[in-house]
Amino acid sequence: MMFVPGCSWTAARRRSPASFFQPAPPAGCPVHPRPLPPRRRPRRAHLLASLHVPADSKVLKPRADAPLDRVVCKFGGSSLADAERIVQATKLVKMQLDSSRQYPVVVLSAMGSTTNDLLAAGEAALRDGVVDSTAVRHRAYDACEHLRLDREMLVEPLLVQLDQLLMGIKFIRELSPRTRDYLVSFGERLAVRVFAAHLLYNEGVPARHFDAFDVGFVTDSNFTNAEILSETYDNVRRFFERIIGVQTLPVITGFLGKDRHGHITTLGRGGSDLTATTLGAALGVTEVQVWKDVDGLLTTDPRIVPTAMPVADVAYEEAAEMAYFGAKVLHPVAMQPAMRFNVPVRVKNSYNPEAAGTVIRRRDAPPADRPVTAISVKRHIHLVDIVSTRMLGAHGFLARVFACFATHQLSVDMVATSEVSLSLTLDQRAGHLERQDAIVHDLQEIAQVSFSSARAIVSIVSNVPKSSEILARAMTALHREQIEVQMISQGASKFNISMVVSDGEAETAVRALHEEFFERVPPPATVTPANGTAGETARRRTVKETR
Ligand SMILES: Nc1ncnc2c1ncn2[C@@H]1O[C@H](COP(=O)(O)OP(=O)(O)O)[C@@H](O)[C@H]1O
Ligand SMILES: N[C@@H](CC(=O)OP(=O)(O)O)C(=O)O
Repeated sequence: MMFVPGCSWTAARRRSPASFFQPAPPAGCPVHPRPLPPRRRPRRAHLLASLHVPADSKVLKPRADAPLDRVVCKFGGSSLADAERIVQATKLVKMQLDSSRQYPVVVLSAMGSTTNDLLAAGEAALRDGVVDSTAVRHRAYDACEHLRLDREMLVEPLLVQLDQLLMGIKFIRELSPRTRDYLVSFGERLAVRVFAAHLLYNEGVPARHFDAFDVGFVTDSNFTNAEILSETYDNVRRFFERIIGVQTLPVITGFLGKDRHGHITTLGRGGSDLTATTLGAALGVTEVQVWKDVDGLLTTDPRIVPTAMPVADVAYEEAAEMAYFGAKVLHPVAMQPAMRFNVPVRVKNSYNPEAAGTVIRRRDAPPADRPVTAISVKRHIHLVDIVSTRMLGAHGFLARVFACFATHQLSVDMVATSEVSLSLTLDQRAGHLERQDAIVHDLQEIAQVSFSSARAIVSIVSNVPKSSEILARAMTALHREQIEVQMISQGASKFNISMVVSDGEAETAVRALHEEFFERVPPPATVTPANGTAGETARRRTVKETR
């Protein structure tokens, strides 16, 4: 029996291999060496336990004529908030199966705010000596109860391990980045188990959960923000050829990997998007779908401008700039694998699947119809002004400055230079403040350094061939609101014009720019009006008014 999209799943369910119940096999291993029976079978397992297991079920060979087009479907925390959302997400996966000839590969984040709850539990254990996993436990139990799944078998073993870890943090009084990664990994690991079990037991889809590190995700040891190593691509391809084939619908943890020493790592907050695009690139899928709680990439953060509109078509570079410069909707590095292997990424709304969403893809020419794609904002930035105390033209000044920031492992976002001075921005992450004195000290021989906090970077992700027009309109809009621009930079990528403003004015700046570029109909440039006066023709009308 082959796993073919569009077929009836009843048959698949009847003959579900027993291996669906077992923990994921380690990477590179065709089957789990010694399959362990679960501690307790799920309620429906007695039905399945007596079923015939095909003799060849351990070697999953794709049928020669079976189509091997795959599509990655990634669901973020907001699409998995509770049992109802999980049901909706599994429906979307089934729809994909029924309506196309593409095999879904599901990637999941943790349910709702589980990652934050885990981090809070770790802090409570460390600071107050309190071991309390209630929030995580309740969410997992609730999901199992509503989906009629056996929580003892599915989630309890992980929750017991979680409590043991919290106990360890309490007594050892240590919560290093490595322990933090192990701690938050429980979120994604719980989610895939519940989701796959629901697909298997309630929907009859032969789904099986996998932890990303068992599928082949290897990273460096930069805990909490690890980088995926290139061998991951081959590992993943091999794993899919040997283990997944076309009989299994894989449900894989986002966000996680393991370093070469076997320690669990994470890819940075929001990193499941990167897992999805890496899988998409490794497998050469037709599309990576990223399911969120908004109708696509919007013209700006909807929490600042509730009327922000979805953008239909975005270039990889634009999406990357948006993410890097604050749009929380995508992981900043997630576009890299998609861009490299030219895999389109579609951002869709799991609460409103009919909406077309946003397609992110390679685009050679800028769209003629819009000068600006989106406005993003990155809050809580430090502005650093560095004025050379040496003679004009002293060589090696910039090199010394950047070497100093590299030594202190500070990553610079924006830079603007003149002959004798340099301004740059740093995000206000933990640790930056402590390093200020060291930087002032290290550079004192060649420069005066001053730090200003509470700044924000407002970025116009744009069609830069029209940058003069964009800048003129942006400055006029900000001037109208009496917002002072403290630094400005047009990135080398030419997809972004960024400005530093005071953090307190950031939202007003975003609203002003959004209104200028998305809510106003621009006055016609030089046309003499046939009817009425030039003033009337040029009168600004909002899009809302004209709808
Ligand atoms: N330009 C933008 N377009 C769309 N969403 C944005 C944008 N900027 C910020 N957001 C926020 O990103 C959220 C979705 O990202 P996230 O919460 O990480 O999704 P998930 O957890 O489902 O992966 C939206 O709810 C929205 O509030
Ligand atoms: N759960 C992780 C990873 C992730 O990607 O989450 P989301 O897709 O919900 O942004 C986090 O909260 O950071």
